[in-house]
Amino acid sequence: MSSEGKKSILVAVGVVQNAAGEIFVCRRGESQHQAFKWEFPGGKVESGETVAQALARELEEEIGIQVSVCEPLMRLEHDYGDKRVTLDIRRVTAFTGEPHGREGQPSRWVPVPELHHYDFPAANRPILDKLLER
Ligand SMILES: Nc1nc2c([nH]c(=O)n2[C@H]2C[C@H](O)[C@@H](COP(=O)(O)OP(=O)(O)OP(=O)(O)O)O2)c(=O)[nH]1
Ligand SMILES: [Mg+2]
Repeated sequence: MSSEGKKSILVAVGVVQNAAGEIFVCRRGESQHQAFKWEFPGGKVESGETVAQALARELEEEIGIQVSVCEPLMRLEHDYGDKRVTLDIRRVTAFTGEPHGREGQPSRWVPVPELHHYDFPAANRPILDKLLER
């Protein structure tokens, strides 16, 4: 069934980078949309929240870090057919805490040139292109 006319879900996504330039990625669980794909941590923006607030909350919940500095990287829309998402992607350049899969999800630091070895959701293609061009 087409999701045409359906409202897009706004998602705050964090590209968390360490001093070595590696990026922290997690694997989605079996019961989640886009199951088993690798992702940048983040989640839905709740009503009354700004994207920055949602990002801070999601990164605390999912990977146990506190965001100190983030900057917009890009915003994109994608239609999965069953679901339409708007991803607001922020680069997180300063944070406290050590990222880990706080919900038991597999997670790891990956050097940027190796990101393309990971199976990300289709919506992520432009994000990878952008990261790889730097
Ligand atoms: N976090 C994240 N979500 C992504 C990425 N790429 C992508 O298409 N998505 C999609 C998958 C989901 O449909 C949606 C994110 O929702 P989510 O499932 O993470 O939301 P949430 O953390 O609030 O979790 P939940 O409680 O609903 O499981 O955005 C990505 O790189 N990171
Ligand atoms: Mg999430």
